[in-house]
Amino acid sequence: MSPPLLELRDATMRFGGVTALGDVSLSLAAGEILGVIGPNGAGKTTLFNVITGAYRLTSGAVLFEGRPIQGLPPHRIARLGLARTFQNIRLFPSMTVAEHLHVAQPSGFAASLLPGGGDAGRARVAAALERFGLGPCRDRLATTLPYGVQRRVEIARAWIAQPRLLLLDEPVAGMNPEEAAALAGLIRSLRADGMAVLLIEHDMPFVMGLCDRLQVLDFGTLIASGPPERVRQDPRVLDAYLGTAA
Ligand SMILES: Nc1ncnc2c1ncn2[C@@H]1O[C@H](COP(=O)(O)OP(=O)(O)OP(=O)(O)O)[C@@H](O)[C@H]1O
Repeated sequence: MSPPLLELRDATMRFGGVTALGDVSLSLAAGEILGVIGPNGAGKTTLFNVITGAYRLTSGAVLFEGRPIQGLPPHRIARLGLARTFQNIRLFPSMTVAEHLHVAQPSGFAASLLPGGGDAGRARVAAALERFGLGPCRDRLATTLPYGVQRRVEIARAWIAQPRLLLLDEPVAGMNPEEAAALAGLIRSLRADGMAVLLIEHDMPFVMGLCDRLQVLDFGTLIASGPPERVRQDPRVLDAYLGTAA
């Protein structure tokens, strides 16, 4: 049997006296949408940072397709087939939407922007613009666009690297309900292509409607996991949220 696409085994991340993640174990299969939820400070972003190599685990293991990746630098992990977006949008003020997509391709800037080269790259940029509804703003400076569109640019930029696992940190933050519904449809289409998605999100209707499974973190510990309908009724989850919702 093939190993899970992503697996964490007893992953622990400490910052001085703070245990941001304590013995977290989880796995994700190819083509699955897994949501990570939890109150502020629960360890969600830390989880992304240990998976992508921004942080080095204090103990435990992260495996991608069965291969340990903890300790590898972020660019090597990315090359294995992981791409992410960030909670705070990170776009370049001097670059257009299309330029963000050109430079994010595995083959790099030169392949698709230089005259006479990179037809395949240019086709992929065109496909990304079409798929993510960015065609009309392809030549606009990305940071001048509405917030919800900037989020889509970020996701398209991650997608164009053709990852097998896409990590999305609060993808619908700042989006209105229509934009969020459209993004949910897009993410489902990525799953249909076989791409796995791991997402952090505070928007409960979005998460509940989209994810195949949820993992709930509270104070760095997994307190529940399973299908959304089951997790939403779990007394520990209700406690964690009601305790911080005031
Ligand atoms: N680089 C760091 N140095 C020290 N402490 C950190 C660092 N990164 C995270 N922490 C701590 O780890 C804990 C988990 O933080 P994290 O940002 O992962 O939570 P989160 O669930 O993503 O929160 P939010 O929903 O507010 O984004 C917090 O107590 C935070 O202060």
